[in-house]
Amino acid sequence: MSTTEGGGRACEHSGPADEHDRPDQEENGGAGHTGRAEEHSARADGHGGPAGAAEAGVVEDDDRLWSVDEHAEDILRSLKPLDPLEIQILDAQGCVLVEDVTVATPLPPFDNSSMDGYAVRAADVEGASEEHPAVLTVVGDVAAGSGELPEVGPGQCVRIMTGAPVPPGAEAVVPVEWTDGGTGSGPVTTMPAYSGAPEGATGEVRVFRAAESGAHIRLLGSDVRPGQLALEKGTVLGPAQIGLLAAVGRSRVLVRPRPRVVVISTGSELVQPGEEIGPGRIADSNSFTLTAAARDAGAEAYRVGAVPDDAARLTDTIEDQLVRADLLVTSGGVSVGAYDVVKEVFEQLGSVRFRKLAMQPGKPQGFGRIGPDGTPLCALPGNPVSAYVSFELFVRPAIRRLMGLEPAHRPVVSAKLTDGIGRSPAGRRQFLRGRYDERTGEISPVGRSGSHLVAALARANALIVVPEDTTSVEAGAQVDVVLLT
Ligand SMILES: Nc1nc2c(c(=O)[nH]1)N[C@H]1C(S)=C(S)[C@@H](COP(=O)(O)OP(=O)(O)OC[C@H]3O[C@@H](n4cnc5c(N)ncnc54)[C@H](O)[C@@H]3O)O[C@H]1N2
Ligand code: MOO
Repeated sequence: MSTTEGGGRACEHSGPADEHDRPDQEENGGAGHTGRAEEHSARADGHGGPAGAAEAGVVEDDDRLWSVDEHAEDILRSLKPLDPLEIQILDAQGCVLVEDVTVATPLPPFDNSSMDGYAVRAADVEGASEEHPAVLTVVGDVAAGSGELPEVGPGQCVRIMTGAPVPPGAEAVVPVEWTDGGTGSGPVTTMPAYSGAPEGATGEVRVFRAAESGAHIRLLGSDVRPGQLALEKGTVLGPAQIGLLAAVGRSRVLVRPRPRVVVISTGSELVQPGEEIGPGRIADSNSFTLTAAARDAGAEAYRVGAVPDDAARLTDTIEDQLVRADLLVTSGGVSVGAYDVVKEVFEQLGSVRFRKLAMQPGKPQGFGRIGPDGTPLCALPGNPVSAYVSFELFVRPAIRRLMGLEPAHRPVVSAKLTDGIGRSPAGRRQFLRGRYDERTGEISPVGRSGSHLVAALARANALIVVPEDTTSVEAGAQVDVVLLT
């Protein structure tokens, strides 16, 4: 079972992510900090859906319970892949190619040696053996990158290195191990360095084995020829594909770019990691989890950090960040608390639907569009496990959809449960943390179901799915498991 999909790392545009720990401070600039302002304009309508300002003041609380699948579908349906962008090939790792790449120049670009040895005429080494070696005059040296090539005449040879052009007159290469390397004795195992023994490029060499015409020669165009298709549109670019692009001379390529995802956590109780934790305060972990998760999903993610429950500051922060966002992700403030300013702010900035899902954790969710370009926004619950599980189920697929990557969802496998699950809420799909053993196909629950249990979350590599109509599961039963790695 494959456990990975996509997951390429940040591209050169991201550099060190701008981390704005204090969003109200001066350095909390928008796109100006990313150095991507011009690129942004090229992507102005790339928000994965109808462009234009989101209609303000239509935040809706949907009263009925939504299923996990309905909510996920609703998000995916409203997003389309970002417009293509031509970017540097290394930045395109993990991205989907949107052009057919055809070969302009042949590969290899010239006939070259596949071995360190001697370029010879086949007739000169015919019948050669240890008892009756062919004795040839070495008329020069050809290193990889050599421009000037000595001619190989009858009875002559040229010492040649792997990757060096085959000189005119030569028809085959004999590896140095088939020769005396010019030493006058038996077969050698290596070639002396030119710097220490320049005489190796001249004199005589004894060849102990015959070589047929074409032996150890990589012919021009034997890999790909001009006009051939090197990479097909739709290919996901990994290391080998990026290498091929470089080999055929492409420095830039047209792909669906990584979505720029801005992560903002909300809550007046939040402090930065390392800051003193005063009474009632807690370190902001969500913005780190979600930024890392967004990068893991293939996005170019910017962590803005924590914004207090203050409508004006949240509005300022979001308006400031919108310019560099293809997708906004917030955590916190989506429940029913008296200090939850998130809904109030989104009401001013756009159209976001808040709804309750038949799931645990992750019951309260928001999704919609805000700002002048109708930037998509996922408003996740603040409980750390809820935020992460919500990300995996809803935001990761959204990022993959924006990148044109399919399938959008994590792989689900069936696994044997090692320990029973005593109680699961009726009518809600529960996602419990677990450790999946690929070798045995077993899944073991990790920690309990509390939405605040981040230590157990960090030990898990999978989510155990307990369906809506199931309230307990016995040990040994087969369960669906969402693989997180
Ligand atoms: N009366 C009700 N109360 C709650 C309900 C409900 O239906 N009725 N739902 C509960 C569920 S379920 C969840 S999930 C939470 C969601 O609450 P919010 O999205 O409004 O999140 P907060 O209240 O801001 O925070 C909840 C919890 O998580 C901690 N938190 C928040 N942000 C972070 C962060 N960045 N890093 C670390 N920890 C964070 C926060 O301190 C709270 O402990 O509502 C329930 N309540
Ligand atoms: O749904 Mo909340 O996310 O259970 O903790």
